[in-house]
Amino acid sequence: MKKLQVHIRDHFGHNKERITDEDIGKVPYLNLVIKETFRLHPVVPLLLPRETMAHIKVQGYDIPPKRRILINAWAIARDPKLWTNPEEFIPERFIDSPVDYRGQHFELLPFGSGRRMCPGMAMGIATVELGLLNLLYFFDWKLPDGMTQRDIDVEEGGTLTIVKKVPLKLVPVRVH
Ligand code: HEM
Repeated sequence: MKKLQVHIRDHFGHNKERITDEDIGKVPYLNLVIKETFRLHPVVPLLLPRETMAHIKVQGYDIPPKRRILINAWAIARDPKLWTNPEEFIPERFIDSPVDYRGQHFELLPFGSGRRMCPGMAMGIATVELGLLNLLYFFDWKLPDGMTQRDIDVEEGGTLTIVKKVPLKLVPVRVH
């Protein structure tokens, strides 16, 4: 988080009064962090179910018509055959990498792919970016008194969509 804050504050200087939608897309490192977060923590890990309309063969497997298919985007995004050190959070892995989340690279599918992929992708990305830019530019963040980094519970829960099981509590410290 500190590294991202340095990138954001270096880019915008220290006297900016407001961050608006016009500032979206201006901090390349933020885009890398968002991509890596979507890789490790996709919001819809199994995408939306599909159903076969006809008999198909996928990698030698026969799938009859009218069978429900789930795509495990979560597992694909952590597959060691596709990713180096897949369990580690390394935003820099996307530097000079063509892999993007727009449904063309099947190793990274946080918005799905094909005809039923997320129609709200642009709005979703803009909302995440604008929120993070504001939270990280204007505030430093510390843990509540008596809590250490080890006390942060990162377990996830949910069914179709995934959320943090235990909400993260942080104390904002205004810096600008
Ligand atoms: C970061 C934010 C978001 C993420 C990660 C996300 C992710 C997804 C995913 C993975 C799917 C399933 C795609 C598939 O199975 O191929 C989906 C579907 C969908 N999303 Fe999003 N979404 C986000 C924001 C939004 C927003 C802001 C809207 C609307 C304003 C939206 C509307 C929809 C709708 C309507 C579908 C169903 C599309 C269909 O069944 O044809 N999403 N989303």
